[in-house]
Amino acid sequence: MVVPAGSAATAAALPLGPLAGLLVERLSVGDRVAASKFGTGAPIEDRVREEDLLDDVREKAGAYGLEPDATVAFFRDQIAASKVVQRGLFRYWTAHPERTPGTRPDLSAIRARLDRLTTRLLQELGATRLLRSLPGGCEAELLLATGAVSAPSGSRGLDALHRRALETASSSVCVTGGAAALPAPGPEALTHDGD
Ligand SMILES: C=C(O[C@@H]1C=C(C(=O)O)C=C[C@H]1O)C(=O)O
Repeated sequence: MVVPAGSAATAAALPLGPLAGLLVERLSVGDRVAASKFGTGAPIEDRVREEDLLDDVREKAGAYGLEPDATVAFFRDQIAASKVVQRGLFRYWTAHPERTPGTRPDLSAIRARLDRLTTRLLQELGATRLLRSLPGGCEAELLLATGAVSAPSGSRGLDALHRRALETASSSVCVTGGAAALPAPGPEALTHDGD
């Protein structure tokens, strides 16, 4: 299948376009996180911050019509994707010190921005939950949306590092089989031996 190259404008018109746009926005905040930590000795990974974020989304999921475990899995991917970006940039800046950003952004301001993005992501996950549980349909829409937001012609053309991170960030957007998004079957759905 050939997925046509798109653009940020095309992405906005696709059902999963706004969600894909938020994934890319969060990845670009990862660049700022990396710039705030690089050369300071601060570790890329902060497990306490991660667990706080995951506890928070687990608690809030229901209010957005979302299944808690699937929501935690989605945000785990966002965290993993941010670390892909940060590790890639650390390697790049170590090899090319002249490319190191000239200013060091403030990590607490960046984290406040990430917290606002969490709310927008929860809203968008809630708004797309039925589509995301459509077997086959979700994967096709996701390909179109991620293709559109990564297209080099778009305003958000992504480099190889960010495209790889976007794959990580997208891996549990589709809730395959619908099991995690739909109510569990009632007893009448169970088959009994000997019936
Ligand atoms: C973004 C940061 O770096 C890592 C990634 C996180 C995230 O994506 O939310 C959280 C904690 C860190 O493990 C951070 O330290 O805030």
